[in-house]
Amino acid sequence: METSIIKSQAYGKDRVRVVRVVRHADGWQEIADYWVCCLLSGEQFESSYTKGDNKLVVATDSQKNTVYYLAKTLPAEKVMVPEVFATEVASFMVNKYAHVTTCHVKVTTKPWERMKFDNKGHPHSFYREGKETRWTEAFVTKTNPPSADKTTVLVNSGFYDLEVLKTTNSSFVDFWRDELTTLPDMPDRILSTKVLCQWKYVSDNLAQLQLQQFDAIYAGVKRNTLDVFANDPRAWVHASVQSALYIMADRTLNDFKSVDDVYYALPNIHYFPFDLSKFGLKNLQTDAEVYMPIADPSGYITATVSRPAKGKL
Ligand SMILES: O=c1[nH]c(=O)c2[nH]c(=O)[nH]c2[nH]1
Repeated sequence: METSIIKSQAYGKDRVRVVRVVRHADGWQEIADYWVCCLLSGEQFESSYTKGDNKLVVATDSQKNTVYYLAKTLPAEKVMVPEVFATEVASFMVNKYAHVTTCHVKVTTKPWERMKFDNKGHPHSFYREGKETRWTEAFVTKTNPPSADKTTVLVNSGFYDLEVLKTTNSSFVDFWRDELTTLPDMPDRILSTKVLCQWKYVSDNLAQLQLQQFDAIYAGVKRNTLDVFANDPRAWVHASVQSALYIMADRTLNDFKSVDDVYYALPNIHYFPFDLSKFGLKNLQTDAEVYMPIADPSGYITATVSRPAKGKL
C-alpha cells in the first residue's frame, strides 16, 4: 500500500496546433498560428493519481477539443492576441468545471509577418523571418468562494531566440583579476546574443487584464531590446552585458506601467579574433578582422528587474 502524498499535480494536452484565420469582408485576412498547452489542477484530481479513480478526469482529448471549439466560437479579437486567448481558455476551464482550481494555458507562436509590396501590406500573404518565438502563459485560479469576475490571473509573456550581433561598440574592461584570470581587457569586441526575455502581468480582474495592449507591449519590449543593444553607449561602449540587460529592462518598466517585472537571459556568444601571427599577419585587438565563433561555452547573464515598490494594474 502506497503512503506517499501528491505535492503538486497538473495534467492536460501539450502542443495542440491551432490556426485561426479571420476573413474581413473587404478581402483583408489575418492569421494566428499557435501551439497550445492546457493543464488542469485541483485537489479533487488527487484520487486519479492515488486511487486510479477517473470519475473527475476531464480527458486531455476533451481539453484539446475545447481549444479548437474556443478558437472557432470566441470573437476574433479574443483569439488573435495570444495573451487574450490563453486567459480565455484558462478561465473557460475554471468556470466550466467546479473541481478545476487552476488552469495553466501556454500559447507559443512563431509570428507570420505580412508580405509588403510597394510599402503596402498584402491582404492574405505572409512570411516567417528568423527563429524568434513569442510565447505567453496564463494561470487562472478560482477565488474562494468562486465568482465569475473575480479570479486571480497571472500572465507571463515573452520571446526567445531573437539573435543579434554587433561588430563594434562593445567592450568588457576593468573586471576582477586574480591568478585564475587569463582574459585581457577587451576595449572593442564583437558582441552576439540570443535574447530570451519575459515579463509579467498580475491582476485579480480578467476583463481589466485583457484590456492591455499585449501586441504593442511585445513590440515595445523588442524595440527597447534592439535599441539598447545597438545604440545605448552606457550599456555597451563602457560596460557589459549585465549593464545592457538592466537598461533594457528599465526602459520597458518605464514604458509599460502594467508590466510587473522583466527577466532577461542573455548568452554571450563569443567571437574571438583568430591569432594569425604565425603567418606574419596582424589580426588581434585593433587589427581584428577574422574571428572564430565559439559554439560552447557561452557566457550566460540573467536578471529579473522590477520597480522598487511593486506596481499593480
Ligand atoms: O559583458 C560581459 N560580462 C561578463 O561578465 C563577462 N565575462 C567574460 O568573460 N566576458 C564578459 N562580458
